[in-house]
Amino acid sequence: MSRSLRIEHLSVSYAEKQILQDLSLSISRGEMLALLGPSGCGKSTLLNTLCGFVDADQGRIWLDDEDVTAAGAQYRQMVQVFQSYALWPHLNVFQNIAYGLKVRGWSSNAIQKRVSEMLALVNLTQDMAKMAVTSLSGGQRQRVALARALAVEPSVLLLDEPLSNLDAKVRLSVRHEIKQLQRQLGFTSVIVTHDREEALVMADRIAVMNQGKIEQVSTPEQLYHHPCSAFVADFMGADNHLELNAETLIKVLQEHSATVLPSGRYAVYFRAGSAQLLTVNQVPPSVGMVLIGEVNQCVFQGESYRHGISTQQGHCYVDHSFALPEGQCVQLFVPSTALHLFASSSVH
Ligand SMILES: Nc1ncnc2c1ncn2[C@@H]1O[C@H](COP(=O)(O)OP(=O)(O)OP(=O)(O)O)[C@@H](O)[C@H]1O
Repeated sequence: MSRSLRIEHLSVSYAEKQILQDLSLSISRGEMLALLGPSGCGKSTLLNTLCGFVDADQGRIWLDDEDVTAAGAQYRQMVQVFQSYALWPHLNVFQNIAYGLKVRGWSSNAIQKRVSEMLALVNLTQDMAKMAVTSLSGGQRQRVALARALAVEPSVLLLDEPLSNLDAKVRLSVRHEIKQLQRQLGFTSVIVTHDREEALVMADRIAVMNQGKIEQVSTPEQLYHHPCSAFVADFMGADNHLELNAETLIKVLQEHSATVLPSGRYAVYFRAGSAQLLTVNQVPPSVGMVLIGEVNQCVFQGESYRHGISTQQGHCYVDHSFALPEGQCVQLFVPSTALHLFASSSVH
């Protein structure tokens, strides 16, 4: 049965190397939380510590109001789904899904019924039960792995990059299927991913990790529009980054948005898709940052054309609905709502 999960001041190290540092996080019952962060920041270590494969040096792990920090993996009833599926190659689909139920001593009739329900749940036909898992496609194997995990009604489902081995098209459909299942069944889950779009689509909240710590945990919308640090802005895909001193920044910001800025350097982040290209004399539609520049590159990317713009303050990319010729002078405008500004001391 799904339970809530609370992590308090968790620290984990391998030998002398500290991996997780004083990490705290709460996940409500029925919530899906994505752990997003660069390679090596400790995402898998956190999952392994939660399910009891790795010991914590310090801190507490709670399932509802029960402290399970010292409890064995079997007692916690968290189940992991791996990138590599981790199916038993010598067992068929039915036997794989039934595995955990058998271990828990279910009767063969109950197992039969449960496996049949699980096959339907993950969109596999009943005749697939007898197939060897080695004869299945990647998407089908991951569905079997998911069915095997959900069959035992885990307290928390831990998904470690479950879609990474699937091709792009299958990945898109399976991510929606998992989200739909999670809404339908209301299971608590933590999903590890490198892919920010996947995190945005699937998660109720996203925790961005950096070097063993949580940088920000918020809803997808909040994280996307209001990153709390340069690291998060960069990681959430703000394509453009300029380093400006306060004096230059005040000059390029229009007067309404130019509040008093303490001196020093600032990191300015914005997305190519939220900036606009205006003709040199055009009045900007709202308050924001205006840079004067020249088009030095234009590439077609489907929905729009991405333009490389060289400005005195640095090189930027801006998406525009039609192609502008190289050499054209333009105003690059970014509405203040789409600008993310950080004092450079917060830049990693
Ligand atoms: N069993 C282990 N023994 C020693 N060091 C380990 C072990 N497992 C992981 N590490 C180290 O711990 C750090 C965090 O690894 P972890 O796999 O948790 O990161 P991650 O964020 O999941 O990375 P990735 O996205 O590449 O899977 C890395 O420096 C890794 O080399």
